[in-house]
Amino acid sequence: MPLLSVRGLEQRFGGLVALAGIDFDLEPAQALGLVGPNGSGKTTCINAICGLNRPTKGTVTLDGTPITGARPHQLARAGIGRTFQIPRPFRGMTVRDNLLVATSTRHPRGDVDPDELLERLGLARFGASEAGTLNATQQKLLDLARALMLRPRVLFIDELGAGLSPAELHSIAGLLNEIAAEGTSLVVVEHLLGFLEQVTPTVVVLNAGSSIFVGPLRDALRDPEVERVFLGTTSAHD
Ligand SMILES: Nc1ncnc2c1ncn2[C@@H]1O[C@H](COP(=O)(O)OP(=O)(O)OP(=O)(O)O)[C@@H](O)[C@H]1O
Repeated sequence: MPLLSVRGLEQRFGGLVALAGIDFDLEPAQALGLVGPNGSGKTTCINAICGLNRPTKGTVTLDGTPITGARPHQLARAGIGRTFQIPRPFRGMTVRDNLLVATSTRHPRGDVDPDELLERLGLARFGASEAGTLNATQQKLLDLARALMLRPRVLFIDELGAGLSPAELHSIAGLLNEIAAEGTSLVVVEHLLGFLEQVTPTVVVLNAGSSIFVGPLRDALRDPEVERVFLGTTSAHD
């Protein structure tokens, strides 16, 4: 049985079908990329699974238990974590306190040492600084640290790569590989395919709320439909 199973996930906003029935499975410690052009439904998919929006149809199961439509705090306890495209830390609180508020109640998979985590993410020297003083990259790392405080079983990462230097991307790809190797499954929403390739060989490609390809990233890049959607070119099949 897969760790996470998503079937027929649909999200409507009034007349707009933002997700038209998405299916994918995720195994323990597997990393999966979620890619697609702007507005294709990637963040909506994360929001529907992580409890920010209640999906209109479909099911999500974690280890066989239905979690569809559960609230974010229930999902966090169950082991679903996420980061945000635009992190919103508690800016007036210290970086370390931002981690502590992420775990205000003891949770079932055991506590994480905030100082070890800050060290691991290269934020240790900012522990006593106000989070609002961090630059954009550091705020993304803090957001990742906050998610990791909850020892997620599945971690959704929404566009971590944007704005990072090649060296930062390489270092974060290494960190994500370590996190997956330790047993956390990852769903990585990303526009930077070179970065994504360092994290996972497998992608789901979305277009206009539908999944148009599931498989190896290398094959996706050669797929005429994917090429048409990304580059606006006409494929031989049109
Ligand atoms: N809360 C909402 N209310 C109405 N429409 C929404 C809402 N959230 C998303 N949408 C719409 O759903 C569609 C999918 O948006 P979404 O943000 O999921 O795309 P995305 O693939 O994550 O795009 P990007 O790469 O630009 O982040 C878009 O047309 C968007 O305008």
